[in-house]
Order: sequence, then C-alpha cells, then structure tokens
Amino acid sequence: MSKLRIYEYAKQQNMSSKEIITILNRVNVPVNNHMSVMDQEMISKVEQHFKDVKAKAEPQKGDQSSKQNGERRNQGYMANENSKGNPSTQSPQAKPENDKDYDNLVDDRVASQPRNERIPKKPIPNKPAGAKPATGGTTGGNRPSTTGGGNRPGGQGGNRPGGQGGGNRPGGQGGGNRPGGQGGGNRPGGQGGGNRGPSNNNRGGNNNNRGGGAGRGGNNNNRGGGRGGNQQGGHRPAAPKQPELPTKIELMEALTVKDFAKLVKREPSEIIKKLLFLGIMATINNEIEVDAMTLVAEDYGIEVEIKEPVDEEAVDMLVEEENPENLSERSPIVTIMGHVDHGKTTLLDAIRSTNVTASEAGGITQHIGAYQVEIKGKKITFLDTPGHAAFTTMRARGAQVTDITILVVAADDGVMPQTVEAINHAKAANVPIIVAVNKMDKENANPDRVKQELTEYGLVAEEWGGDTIFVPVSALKRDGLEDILEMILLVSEVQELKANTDGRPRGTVIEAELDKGRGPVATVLVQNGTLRVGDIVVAGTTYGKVRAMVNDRGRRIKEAGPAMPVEILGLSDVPSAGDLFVVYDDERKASKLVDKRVSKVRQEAIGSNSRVTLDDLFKQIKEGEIKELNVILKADVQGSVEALRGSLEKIEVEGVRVRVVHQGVGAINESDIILATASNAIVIGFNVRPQPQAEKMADSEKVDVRLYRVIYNAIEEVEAALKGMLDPEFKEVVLGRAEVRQTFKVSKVGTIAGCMVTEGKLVRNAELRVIRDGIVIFEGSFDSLKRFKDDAKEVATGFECGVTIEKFNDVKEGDIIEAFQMEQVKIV
Ligand SMILES: Nc1nc2c(ncn2[C@@H]2O[C@H](COP(=O)(O)OP(=O)(O)OP(=O)(O)O)[C@@H](O)[C@H]2O)c(=O)[nH]1
Repeated sequence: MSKLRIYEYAKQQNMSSKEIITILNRVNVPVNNHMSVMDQEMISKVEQHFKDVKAKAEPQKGDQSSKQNGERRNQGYMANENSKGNPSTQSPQAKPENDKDYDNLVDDRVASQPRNERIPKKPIPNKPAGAKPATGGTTGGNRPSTTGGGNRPGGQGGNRPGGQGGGNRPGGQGGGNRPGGQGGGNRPGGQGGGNRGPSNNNRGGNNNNRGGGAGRGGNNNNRGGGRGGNQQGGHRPAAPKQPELPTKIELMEALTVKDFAKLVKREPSEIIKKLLFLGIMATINNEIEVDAMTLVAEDYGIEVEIKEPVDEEAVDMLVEEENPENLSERSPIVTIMGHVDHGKTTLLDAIRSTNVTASEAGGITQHIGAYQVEIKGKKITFLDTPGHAAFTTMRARGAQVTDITILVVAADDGVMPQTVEAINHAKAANVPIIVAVNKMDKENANPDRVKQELTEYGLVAEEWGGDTIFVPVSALKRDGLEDILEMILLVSEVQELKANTDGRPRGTVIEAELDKGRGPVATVLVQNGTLRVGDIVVAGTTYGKVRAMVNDRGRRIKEAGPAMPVEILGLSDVPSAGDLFVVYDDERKASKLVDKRVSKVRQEAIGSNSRVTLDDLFKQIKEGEIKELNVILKADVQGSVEALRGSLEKIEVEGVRVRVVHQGVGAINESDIILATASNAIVIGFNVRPQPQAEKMADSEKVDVRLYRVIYNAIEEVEAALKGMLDPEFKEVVLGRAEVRQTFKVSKVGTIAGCMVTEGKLVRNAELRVIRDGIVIFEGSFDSLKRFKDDAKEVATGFECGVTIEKFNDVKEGDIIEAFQMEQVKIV
C-alpha cells in the first residue's frame, strides 16, 4: 500500500476524501488535502477508529449494517455514531463526542450523497420498509431517516446512509416519543415513522400536533412496506433514480457549473451545494477551476484525470519537425513591394505573362492571388497582391509566407516613403530583399541614385561592397525580367528552402471570396505536404472537404504540392487572408475545432462591439484620449479588405485615426448600416454595392456610405474626412442672464440663489458664469435649477427661479448669472 493517497483510500472505502481527512484529524493525524499520502500507520489509525465506533455501536443495536463488509462500514459508523436520535434505543455515547464540524460534515455528506452511490449493494434482510423513506417525505428520501433512528431499532439506520441524520438534529431525539413511532408499530413496515423522520424530527414537538404528518407517515410506510420486499430494503422506489455516475472524467480547463454538472450527471444545484461546502460560491453559469471540480468529483468517487489543455491554435501553428530525409527542395515564394506607382503591378504582370510554367503554357491567366512561373526548369511562386499592406496583414496573423522580397524602386523617382516602409517590413520578417531598379527605360533613370539612397537603409549593392542584389529592369519594356528571376533562384538556393511533399498538408490562405455560383472560394498556398481533392481542411474559422482545386491557369487539378498556389472549393465559409490551413483526418474533430474558434471570435466581437458606442466615443473624444473615425469596411475579396484596412489604419491626421469596427466580404447589408448607426461609423465599400434595403436604411439613418473602385481614392478621401474631423471650432453662445435677488444658506445644499431671469433663459444643462460688478468671478455648471420646488430644464425671462451652482457657494445678491453653451462652428 505504498504511496496510497487519501482520495484513493477514500475511494476504496467508498467514502469521500473529506471524510477520511476529518477522521484523520480526529485521530490526531493532520493532513493537508486529498492528495496527501497515507502511510500504513495512518491507515491503521483510521481502521481502528472504525472498529472503535463499531464496537461502541454494536451492543446497543444488533445493527446488521455494522456487520457488513468494510465497504459500508463508514456508513454504519456514521449512522451509529449519530444515532443518538433515539435515546430510547441507543446509547448517547454512540456518538463519541460532540464535534460540530464533523457532524456537519456527516450531515452534508449524507445530504448530498447520491443515493444510488451509497446504498448497499446487498439486500439487507429483515428490513423491508424501514429502510426506505416514505415517498411523501422528500427530505426523508434524501436524508434518511435519521429519524428513523427514533422509531426503529437503530440498526436499521445503520444500514442506510439515511439512518444517521437524527444525531445531528435535535429533533431526532424526540423521535422516540413521536407518533411516528406508533405509526411504525401499526404498520407492516414497522418503521415508517422513522422515514418521515427528518421533518418530524426537526420539528420536534410539532409532530404531535401534526396528525396529518403522522398520517402521511403511515401511508408512506405502508407503501414502503409493500415495496420493501421487492426492493430489497435498501432502495427507495419513490425517489427518481439519479443517473449512474461516470467512473472517470477528464478535466482540462475551467468549466461552468452547468457543464460540470452535465459531465458528472448530476443536477447543477447539487454541484452548487457541494461547492458551497468547499467555500466556493458559484452560480450555474460561473466557471469553476479544475481543482474545485476535482474535489467535487472525488467526493462522488469519480476518478479524475487532469489533462493539460491543448491549444489547438498552437497545434496548428506548430510545424511538425520533419525528418530531414523526407525533405525535398521547394520553390521560393516571392512578394513584390515598393512605393506607389513604382511599377509593382506592371512587373508582376510582365513576369507572369512571359514566364508561365511550361506545362501550363496556353492556359488562360487567372487571378487567384498568386501564380507560378518557370525558369530554367525551376519554379518560382509570386504572391499577386503587391504592396506591404497584404504582406503585413498576413504576417500579423502569424503567416510567414514570403521567402524573398522584390523591392521595386523607380529609377526616376528614387526612395520614397513606402519604399522605406517596405524595407522595414521585410527586415522585420527577416526576409531577404532583392532590389528591382525599375523604369530603366526612362530618360531620367538614375540607378546610382537609388543605390546611393538605399545605402542609408542598410541595402548596399554588391559592387559597392555590400551584399544586396540590385537588378536594373524595365517592367514596361520587359527588360531584365530573366535577370530578376535568376537572382531569385540564386538567393533561394542559399536559403535551402525545403518541404516534405508527404507531410501533413498545411499552408496559408492568400485570399478568399464568396462566389455566387461556387460558394466560398479560397486561394491557398501549400507550404508543406500535398493537398488533395477530398482532404478535410480547417482554415481559420471555417472548414470543409476540398471539393475541387483550380490552379493559377484555371485548370482543375487533383493535388497541389509545396509552394503551389491553388484555389480550393468546398469550405463552409469564407476564411480570411492570412489564415493558416491544416488538413485533418477527422471531420468531426475539424468541426469541433472550428466551433470553438467561432465562439471565441464571437466573444471577442461582442467585447469590441460593446466598446463601439456613441457614449464611449464621445467620452474618448471629450477626454482627448483618442479621436477616431469609425469605419465599416466591405469589399469584394478578402484580400482587398485586408489591404484597405491595413492602409486605412495607417492614416493618421494630427492624432485622429481610423478604426475599422467591422469588415467583411460581400455587399453592404442592413446589419452593416445598423452597426454604422450604433458606432457612428461611415461605411466604405470597395467594388461592392449596398443592397437596396441597406441603401434605404442608410438614407433614413443618414449613414455615410462611400463606394470606391480604386483603393488609393478610398484612402485619399478618408484622409480628407479625417481632416474634417480635426478639432472643430467652437464659439460661445450666451443663452440668458439672471439677477440674484436673494440668497439662502441651506445646510447640506449650500447657497441657493433666488434669481429673476432678465434676459433669454437659464438652461439647466448649460454652463454658467457668475459676474459681479462686470467681472467674471466663477465659471462652472448648474447644480440645480428650480421653479419653486420643482426641477426645471429651463426658466425663461420674467420668471423667478432658484439656482445652486456646482462647487460654488459664494454667490451674492446683485450677482449676474449668465448661462451659455459652446456651439460648433459649421464649416461650409
Ligand atoms: N516607363 C516605364 N513606366 C513604367 C514601368 N513600370 C511601370 N510603369 C508605369 O508606371 C505606372 C505605375 O505602374 P504600376 O505597375 O501600376 O505601379 P504600382 O507600383 O503597381 O502602383 P500601385 O498599384 O498604385 O501601388 C504605370 O503607368 C506603368 O505603366 C517601366 O518600367 N517603365
């Protein structure tokens, strides 16, 4: 029995850990908790204690239960020890001492014990009805009969957990004198009075007055008696049978009381009671920690296995360690970045149309967010979303897709702000940069100036002693394209890019949209393994079976290996750009994971929505903390949403920023407008239109909906709008004046100025100033404005009123109170 822990021993004894701990404390062996190890000596002491109690009890009652096997002895022990409920049949010494805690514990244990758990498995002879509680006595059902002790030979009490309560309740002692006892005598069951016990006992002398109660007792007992034989005495037919407890449960993280109750197949109220006993106040929807759940479960005798919570997100992110033997070379994935108009799109298009993969030549180019080209028998994958916005968004989502960055700098323009940003992004992501000095065909092209300027950012050309590759190109004339591609291959060789074609397929969503005919369509970039039609894919908050795959030439394919961009059909919803995807073997597991993610996202959304209120916005603006333009963003594809969001959120006009409160793919609908009203937002649609209903609603709610087809225009307009939001000009408007005719000092209120409004009106919510002899002596707000005894919102010329001023009591007769407010100057 080495290393036997208390909870294990308790289980063996069919007792709760707490009971054993209590007994150990009583025999002067202090222990910490249910996990404490019990040595042989401790076990002996506990067993000796059982024996002592049994020995004390036996002479008094020929209790059968006490002769039962060890499994039940605790109950026999409890019952006997507490059966002082019937002084006439039991010796008061049966309970060794008056240990209040102990009694409570026992009482609690009994009260909360699931009946079927504690009922002896063997039939108990000669105990037909008495063993069960009267049907009518619900309480009796749960805490047996205790009382029973009173009417029946205590021994029976001993057989059932129920038998014990009497000891705890003073009423129990009355048992002997109660009619219940008589009832028992009259009835076949004999013990019926006992069963009704709890209520009778508790009420002591009331019993005698409650003939009805006694009568019920009798009935119950009769019934009980009738069934007793069949039911082998120990069980109670009347009480609804509780479902069987699980033998083992797994706990991983905090659960609500409701969920935990479900897990252990018990009523939440019962769990709440048990928690209370542990000193934990919880309601049905409160979460309870694993520790508390363990204690409760063990109290039920349920084995608990604690599992480390598995962070599915982390599992997804985890790129399994691949055996180097299984790895093979893969193509590089390239992103093109650079300043506006420096030729990113032209370069991407030029490369695509001149270097299509040999096998795909002839196919019709399709925009799927990425494409592959071939040079010297090797492939290169280009992400088709130029600009660092998309790149950063993906990176922010944990997607490290890019292996190499092509930084496009126009030779006639040189380094510009977005060139610098692009450099910083690439550096932050640790991605090597190849500089494409574009527009070399232009007369004023000055590649040396570009090289010179870039040295400032740590990009030093090889010929100048650095290690950055500069390639002069003309995207327009398609010059230097091969050079660029060769350089990409060169850099990627150094990088030794590898993947396992047979590994678990995983990768990143490049863009996604909802296609009217095809449903959610996502372009994914496979980064490891081989994605096949029929695979079950989880991507962000969506999943599904890959129904079909289409490559960048619009051809249907069956499988896609590493570094291959492919459009997939079959997802249940539209994922977001930058979402990682992983293939799962089990569809159920996939759906469970997605459910979890969806509810997490929803909760986050609720959290953020609650912040998007006008009140809050006003507060923030008033406090000068943040000034924001709230925006709801809708676009045709996820890629545009992300790109637009990235750019918008970078705009900052003198401290005023854009905050995207909601974004999505698809038409602008009514719920967008409702959200816009609630959050005082404007709606930006990119390549989408509002639905007719939404348009109407926007009109009536005066929501500003702006539609664009060019990202740049959207950004420009928003910038302008933000400028309009810069601190508006205010001017003061005097609303009225009043003369103080009299003052009254009232304790707790302060000075009340009795006034006569001489000009305009006084307005309760306006600001005020106190003017004495032409000098402003105080500026503040009204504390109260009254007409006679009633609060007034405003008081007009010619009327008297009472005014108290916030934080100012020094008002005097003859003072002028001027009410004013600040009004925004409208810029026309
Ligand atoms: N002369 C010349 N013009 C070029 C070259 N490459 C691009 N252009 C022109 O430069 C302008 C901008 O080119 P884009 O490819 O749209 O530039 P971009 O960087 O993609 O611009 P944004 O999408 O606005 O960020 C277009 O008018 C192109 O025709 C080039 O090599 N030579």
